Amino acid sequence: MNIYNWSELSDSQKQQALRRPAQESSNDIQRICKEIIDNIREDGDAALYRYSRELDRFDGADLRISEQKIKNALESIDKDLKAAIDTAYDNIYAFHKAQQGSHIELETAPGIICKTKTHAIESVGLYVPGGSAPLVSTALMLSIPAKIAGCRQIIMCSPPPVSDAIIYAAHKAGVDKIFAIGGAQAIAAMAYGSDSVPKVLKIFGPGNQFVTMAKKLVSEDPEGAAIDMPAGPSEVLVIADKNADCALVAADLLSQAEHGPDSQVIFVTDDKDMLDKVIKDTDEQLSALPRKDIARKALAKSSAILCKDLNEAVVISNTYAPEHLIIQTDNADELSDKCLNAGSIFVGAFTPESLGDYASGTNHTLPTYGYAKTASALGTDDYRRRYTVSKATAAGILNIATTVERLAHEEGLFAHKNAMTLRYKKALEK
Ligand SMILES: NC(=O)c1ccc[n+]([C@@H]2O[C@H](COP(=O)([O-])OP(=O)(O)OC[C@H]3O[C@@H](n4cnc5c(N)ncnc54)[C@H](O)[C@@H]3O)[C@@H](O)[C@H]2O)c1
Ligand SMILES: N[C@H](CO)Cc1c[nH]c[nH+]1
Ligand SMILES: [Zn+2]
Repeated sequence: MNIYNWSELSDSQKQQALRRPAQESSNDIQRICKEIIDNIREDGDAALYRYSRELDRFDGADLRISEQKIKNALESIDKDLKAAIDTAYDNIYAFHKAQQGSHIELETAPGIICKTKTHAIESVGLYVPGGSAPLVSTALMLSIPAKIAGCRQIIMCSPPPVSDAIIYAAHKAGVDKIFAIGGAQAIAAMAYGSDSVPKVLKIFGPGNQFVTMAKKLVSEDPEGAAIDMPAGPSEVLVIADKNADCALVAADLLSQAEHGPDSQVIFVTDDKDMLDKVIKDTDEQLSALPRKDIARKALAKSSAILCKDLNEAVVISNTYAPEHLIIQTDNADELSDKCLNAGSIFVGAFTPESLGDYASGTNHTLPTYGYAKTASALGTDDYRRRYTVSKATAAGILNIATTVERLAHEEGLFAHKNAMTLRYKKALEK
């Protein structure tokens, strides 16, 4: 990890200390993804099979997971794993079911009634990462709220081979079709459709830089698809004070560093001893990890920052806007109220990020790259569209006509004004 003393850094050094690794190569990634998307649009399934063989060593005959394969997966899934998926499912379901959109109906002025309503987005495409780890938990995180929201068609893509666990989770949550397709080609297929993959209206799910860039590109095209958010390589920022348990802090940092070489972890503390101990523990724990090579690459682009006090730690966190924030300080609850720009916050020594990654019930699909300043954690409402309904009575028109007429006059929009004046005359006759 790169070690910094915050008060000794210039503004540009501070920016550099918080810079994401993924930002370095975004031009190359964009060029590669654009080419993949263009080829899928042009050649459909033929290009899909080609990319799947080249990039993901796909060697099957059908990109769609067959009914028989689903049946086999349901029969052969390990019992303990099935029980763990079932428990995680229940908690995620409960938390997302409780997120019922709030509807209002309000008479803003006598005779003028305004309502909000929502409906489920008709067709959605879910991307479950699987390049270096098959994320069965992501299959749950994406499909459970889709089903609760009432989406009519739910399809899922994940790089081949799709594990029995992912198939079980997707089937349990009610996914209609599962495809063994990964990366930018999966996003392009769901955005534009092919002979095998149906086009969807909105694409959900995290992924590596290729997936995230492809989502961005298809969302910028009116013929493409909407997306949930830019949910790229995992990030965590941990704030710890002198009383934190350094082994827990190190474990939390490594839990996200192991996701991928482009993941990033930031450690912020106001205590020099704690900084040294956490660096030492991180090195020790790293050597025992099966994914140590991946985690080591992520740590090389990560930062450990000594700050003057916890208020400065909050400023650093709010500036970085991490996907995940873990707070291990004496006043963790109080501090968490001040940390606004984070996708998901884990408060206190007993709350590792792994809890939310898998089973507490909160969603682990979260904005990265600093988008946590404006974008939200995934929730059931993301699978719905909100719209409004208004109704006026004759009495309402008599009340409001002059307001609308005057404003339309101000804007020089006389057809607008006339639409109101005609109704006003009609209301007077009543
Ligand atoms: N932000 C979130 O909410 C969140 C949640 C879960 C996981 N994640 C992140 O998702 C990511 C998963 O990444 P992953 O790589 O394991 O799986 P992935 O499924 O996202 O990506 C794998 C795909 O990338 C494509 N690819 C790989 N190298 C390529 C190349 N050189 N050219 C073109 N395409 C290429 C391949 O088609 C492959 O199928 C991790 O970075 C993890 O941190 C984020
Ligand atoms: N930490 C990831 C979100 O960035 C989610 C995840 C899935 N499995 C383990 N972790
Ligand atoms: Zn994780």
